[in-house]
Amino acid sequence: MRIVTAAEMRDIDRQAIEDYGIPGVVLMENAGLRVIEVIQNILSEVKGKVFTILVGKGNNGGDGLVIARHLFNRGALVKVLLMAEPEEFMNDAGVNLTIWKKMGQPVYQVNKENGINLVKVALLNTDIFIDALFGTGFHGMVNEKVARIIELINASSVTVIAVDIPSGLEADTGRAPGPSIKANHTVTFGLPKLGLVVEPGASIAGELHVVDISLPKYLTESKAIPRQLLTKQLIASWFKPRRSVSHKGIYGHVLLVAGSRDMSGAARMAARGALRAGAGLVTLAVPQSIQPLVAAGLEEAMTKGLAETEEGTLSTEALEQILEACQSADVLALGPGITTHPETIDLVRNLLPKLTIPVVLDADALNALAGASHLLEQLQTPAIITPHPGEMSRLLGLTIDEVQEERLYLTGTSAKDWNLVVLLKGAKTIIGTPEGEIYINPTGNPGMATGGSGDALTGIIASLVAQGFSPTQAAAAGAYLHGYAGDLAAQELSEVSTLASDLVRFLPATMKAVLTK
Ligand SMILES: NC(=O)C1=CN([C@@H]2O[C@H](COP(=O)(O)OP(=O)(O)OC[C@H]3O[C@@H](n4cnc5c(N)ncnc54)[C@H](O)[C@@H]3O)[C@@H](O)[C@H]2O)[C@H](O)CC1
Ligand SMILES: [K+]
Repeated sequence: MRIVTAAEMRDIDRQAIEDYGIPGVVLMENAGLRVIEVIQNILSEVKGKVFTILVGKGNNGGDGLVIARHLFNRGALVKVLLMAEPEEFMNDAGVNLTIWKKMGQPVYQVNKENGINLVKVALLNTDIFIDALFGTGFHGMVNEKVARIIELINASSVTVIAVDIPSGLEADTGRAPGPSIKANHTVTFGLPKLGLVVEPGASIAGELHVVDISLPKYLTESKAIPRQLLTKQLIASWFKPRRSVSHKGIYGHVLLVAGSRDMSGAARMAARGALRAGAGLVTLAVPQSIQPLVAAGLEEAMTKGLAETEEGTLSTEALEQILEACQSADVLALGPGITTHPETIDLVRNLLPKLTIPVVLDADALNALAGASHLLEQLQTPAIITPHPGEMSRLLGLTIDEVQEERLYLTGTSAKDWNLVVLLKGAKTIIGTPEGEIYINPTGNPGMATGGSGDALTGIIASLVAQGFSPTQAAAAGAYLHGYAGDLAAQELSEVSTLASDLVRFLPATMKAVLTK
């Protein structure tokens, strides 16, 4: 599903009206009716319930007036709070205000002196509050009065449904420069707006419902929109059914170079992720002294011991061994638990220019490139890097806050600059491609912020590359499946108690859920 900016949405809206001849008032009617459907799913019965609708003078307010009419027709008690003078309502919003008035229904003007008190009173007796104040036309910051109203709504315990986007939130950035309505649900029209799928906007929006308002699919599916939200359908479409006459060679061979004396678990976690994600063969190569340790309990993987330093980390002498092992592998995953021992850093830096198979770089393999990100550009093979914000900050020479502030931009430009797939972890993982596409992953939860979680992801992604996924597909599907497994694990075990090994344990159920229609 494509993700749009406010300008892209406006353009789609304009083309639907001008090029396809769908009247704007029809789109508005559809939008309002879809919100009614969502409300009915939440409440099951609308009749007799009390709704307060905060209505702005733009088209978002127009949607609110359509919603008011249909709720009223279904027997609800509806209070409409206008944030502007009735004369200010133009075009489609004006049409819907006129209809509402002709139905003999009152409006309460909260733009006046007593506005705050009107809102306070309304909140005392409301089952659902509908925010139709600002939509994609909002920019800048709300004024003081609106800010107070928003704070009142947020402080009350009423269920809030935002129309298209919570008022006060910027549609393009997901940031709220001032106060913003905190919604329980957001019903957004046609396509998700960028600000609803990245943080903090995604949390501010609550549960997101993307609804069809009859925009022609030629517009909503346009490849000119370079951003996509990962969906179950998209991920499932990348998996080919397994052939009935199969052998392990078809599903690829992952070579994992990972681990050190103090971090043997990282290597095992990555290997388990690779196995459960379906690779035909997995070879786990580790510093030789820990080979017996990692091999125990990892029956399905092959292991290989590599030359090591006195501290039990990979030494520069492991270079030839790794290159030799690469000859029978389809993909190399490098980094989990390898440490930033100076010799290990040398090994990583010397190895990268010599690689001839696709590579997934994570963790300390990325830390080894702090201040040397030019080595990424010099890679001769397709590559995926999976930094968390800290690793990304070291690669770019920025602070973590600077990275987090510009997650989308930095993921996109880095992928182009380094000519590889960048997967930036964090709440709403972002994947950028060398071709300039962006994918945003909706799955996952804070329970996944636990040691070893990233190692499992590295294994999963490498496994998908081995099975023939393109680097972009492998990174995107890896992020989605990993997050989905985390969500299943958290459902059963709680976010607090979820461990990285649980993510791997829930991968089979994830595969079943995602690959079953
Ligand atoms: N996308 C579609 O296909 C459809 C969208 N609909 C709805 O229309 C809104 C967008 O409507 P628009 O009239 O462009 O803008 P808004 O209603 O969001 O409101 C803008 C309104 O507010 C004023 N304003 C902007 N910033 C501020 C501020 N900081 N402080 C105060 N006032 C501000 C601005 O001047 C305007 O007057 C979209 O979100 C959908 O809900 C259609 O109804 C269906 C088709
Ligand atoms: K809104």
